[in-house]
Amino acid sequence: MSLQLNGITVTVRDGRTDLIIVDGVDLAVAAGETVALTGPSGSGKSTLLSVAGLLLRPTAGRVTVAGVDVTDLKDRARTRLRGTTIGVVYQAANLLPSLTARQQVEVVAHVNGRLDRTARGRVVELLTRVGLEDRLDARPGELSGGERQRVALARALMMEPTVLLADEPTAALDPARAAEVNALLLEEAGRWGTATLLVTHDGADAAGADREIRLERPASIVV
Ligand SMILES: Nc1ncnc2c1ncn2[C@@H]1O[C@H](COP(=O)(O)OP(=O)(O)OP(=O)(O)O)[C@@H](O)[C@H]1O
Repeated sequence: MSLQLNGITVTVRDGRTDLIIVDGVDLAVAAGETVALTGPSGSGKSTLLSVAGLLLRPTAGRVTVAGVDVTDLKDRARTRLRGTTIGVVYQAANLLPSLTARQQVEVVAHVNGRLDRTARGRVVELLTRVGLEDRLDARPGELSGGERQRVALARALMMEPTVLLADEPTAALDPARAAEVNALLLEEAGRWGTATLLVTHDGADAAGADREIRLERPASIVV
């Protein structure tokens, strides 16, 4: 399994008590597989994604990425691993306003690897795959919402991530654009053999995934 979460529990301090916001969740995503993570508002989807993305340490449970248990890695090792094996796409594209589409993706290689000829070639290949070959030198202000999300997708796939985490990546788009970007995400992730965990409220997006895992709201048990 490319991504494995075992018995993940997250509690947060609320005044003098601890609230359980994720309660013993098990989840596994294989290479090339897409799993839709659904559930009511507040059921812990984004929190679980932060755990999978190594941004949040769970209170209990283990996280395994590409067969390696990363639960107890030190912060520096987690940051390095995040840059090279985990791609993320959020609801907002979070692009840097002054950089062109090409530069947005090149930055990833620059920070996490090496921006050599091969990397530059891959940037153009990825942006072509997402249909932006004519917009390589456009800045975010010159791109539509859908186009910005495509740049974000290309950026997330730049390091050939083992795991792609997407948190409602199409929520800010109109239905036609949303369907288009979502289809592209599933197609590209499948093509690169990436294990994809997709948080979505959209039944159509969930239906396009290989499997759906639905979280129920924990009973906010006080510890
Ligand atoms: N740091 C925190 N402190 C206190 N409560 C938190 C914290 N982070 C999250 N929560 C609570 O935990 C619950 C789960 O939040 P989370 O954002 O993971 O849910 P979600 O399923 O992604 O919701 P949505 O679909 O609305 O985005 C929510 O009730 C939220 O208010």
